Amino acid sequence: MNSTEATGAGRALPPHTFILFGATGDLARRKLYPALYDLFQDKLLPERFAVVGAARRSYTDESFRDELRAALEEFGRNSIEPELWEQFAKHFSYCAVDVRNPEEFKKLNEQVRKVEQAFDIPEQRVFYLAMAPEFFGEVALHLYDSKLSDVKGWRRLIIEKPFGRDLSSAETLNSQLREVFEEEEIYRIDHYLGKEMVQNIEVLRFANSIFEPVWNNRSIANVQITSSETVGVEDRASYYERSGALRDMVQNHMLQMVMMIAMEPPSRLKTEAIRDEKVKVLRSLRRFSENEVKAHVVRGQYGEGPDKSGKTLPAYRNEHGVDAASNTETFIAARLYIDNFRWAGVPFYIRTGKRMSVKATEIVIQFKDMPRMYFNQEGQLLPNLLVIRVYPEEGISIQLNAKRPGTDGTVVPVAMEFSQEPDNSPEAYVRLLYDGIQGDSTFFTRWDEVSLAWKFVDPIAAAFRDGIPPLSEYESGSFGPAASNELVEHDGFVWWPVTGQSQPPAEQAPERQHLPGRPVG
Ligand SMILES: NC(=O)C1=CN([C@@H]2O[C@H](COP(=O)(O)OP(=O)(O)OC[C@H]3O[C@@H](n4cnc5c(N)ncnc54)[C@H](OP(=O)(O)O)[C@@H]3O)[C@@H](O)[C@H]2O)C=CC1
Ligand SMILES: O=C1O[C@H](COP(=O)(O)O)[C@@H](O)[C@H](O)[C@H]1O
Repeated sequence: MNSTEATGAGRALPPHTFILFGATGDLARRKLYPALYDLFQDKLLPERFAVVGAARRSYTDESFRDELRAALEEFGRNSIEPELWEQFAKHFSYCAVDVRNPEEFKKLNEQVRKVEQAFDIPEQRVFYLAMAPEFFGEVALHLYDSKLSDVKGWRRLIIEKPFGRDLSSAETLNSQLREVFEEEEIYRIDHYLGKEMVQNIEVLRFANSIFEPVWNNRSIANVQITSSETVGVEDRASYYERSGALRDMVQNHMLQMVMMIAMEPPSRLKTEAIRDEKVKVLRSLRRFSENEVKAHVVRGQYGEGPDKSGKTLPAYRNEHGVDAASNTETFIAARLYIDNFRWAGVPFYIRTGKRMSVKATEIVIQFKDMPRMYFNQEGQLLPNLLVIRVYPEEGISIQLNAKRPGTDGTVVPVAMEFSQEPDNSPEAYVRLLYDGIQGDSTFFTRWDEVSLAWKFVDPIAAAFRDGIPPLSEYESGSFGPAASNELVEHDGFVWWPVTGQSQPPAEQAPERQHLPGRPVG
């Protein structure tokens, strides 16, 4: 693959030192090193750059580079070219730091200055916190005290999710960070915003004149956003037990996709103008009382179920590290309302869960039915759908109705299909690192987005604590509890099948044909 083409970015990044806290962790190995290597291979990293890895483990520069290489071999998308590897690896060094010990930041400061001299890098520093959020505030403080954050050039702080576990903890964390960094210097990662098709929503909507006239409650019947996973909790029980699907997926990724679909056209395609419009969506998002949570939210937890080979997968409550009486939700479906002029009355259905039958992220926009006077085929006339496939097979399809060739006058659904070339999109982290290092925060989360998202989520979390709505068990390998279907069917709709793959024309997909559109009346 020619990944420069794929990254879609042409300009090399400015000289900088990338100080990576959590350099020995899973995220660094799985995502960040492969992304840095892709950028290097694409000649998007400048000559004058250095990465200083920081964590407690006692690595030498050499053994750190060995780990780096192993991570690239295991998780990288591209094969490692020996010559390129030599050039890449020499930019990496390691400093053993326990972030709870302020003294150790002095050592890190010396190391950073040393590499800045060696590579002739101006004081332009990116601090990336790939470690547990409980450390974020402390790290910021020690960066200040040690003068590491005191630079003549620019500095940026990139932080991972989760950003707090409710509004109050998020506010505390934000004020800790803001004691050292300006809002413009803080880059809060939501990796869904780095996904090609999520970024493409903006282009689809604002570069095509056919959509804007119908992008509203006069033409759209409902919006369905699904992010389903096949994996269970894996080895993250200690985090997930306190988080659940609501905090893990809804507060961030699902709401980000809602915002991208629902936002008004920004005054300019500039960072703050785009973020302003996204924030307005959250301001219009209806906040639920406990009774409304009961009516609009479904929560589930996976039970046992067969895997592909027929072996029984354990129920969530039997997973390692999970409380045997846990009430943590591993699935959520909800009916959201955006109470503004454009969207009043249009339900936005979202659902996300672990241990479901497919790994897929899809957005389906269902248009309103035509009057049935011409082609009333006893409920067989399907609605027009716009399907945005975010994962795995990135693409867009539009479902239309057309005449079946011949004389019987039958109307059949057909799909117009655009598929992104496989493997031609950069990993979300490649794009996000590129944007973050160059100081483009469009696809990062601004503080007011985070705080409004928590204001929406907190009352739902409170209702969950009161046992509202009841937690429904669903079988591993299914598509969530029956209550999720009932939520949508109550309004006369169905969840459209989600596969994450380009669909054959609907004519050849009979399971789609018997699905009703919105019933008349
Ligand atoms: N893993 C993933 O795919 C994803 C992770 N995230 C987020 O990224 C962050 C990191 O996650 P992940 O990499 O999985 O976590 P890991 O537990 O794998 O890594 C944690 C890192 O922090 C270091 N660390 C722990 N304590 C200290 C300390 N006192 N001083 C210095 N370093 C310390 C560890 O190194 P050492 O033990 O050597 O000190 C290790 O490098 C979290 O916020 C997580 O939510 C977000 C999305 C996906
Ligand atoms: O942030 C998270 O996202 C992943 C799902 O991301 P995807 O890119 O694979 O769709 C999820 O598994 C994880 O629990 C959550 O923390």
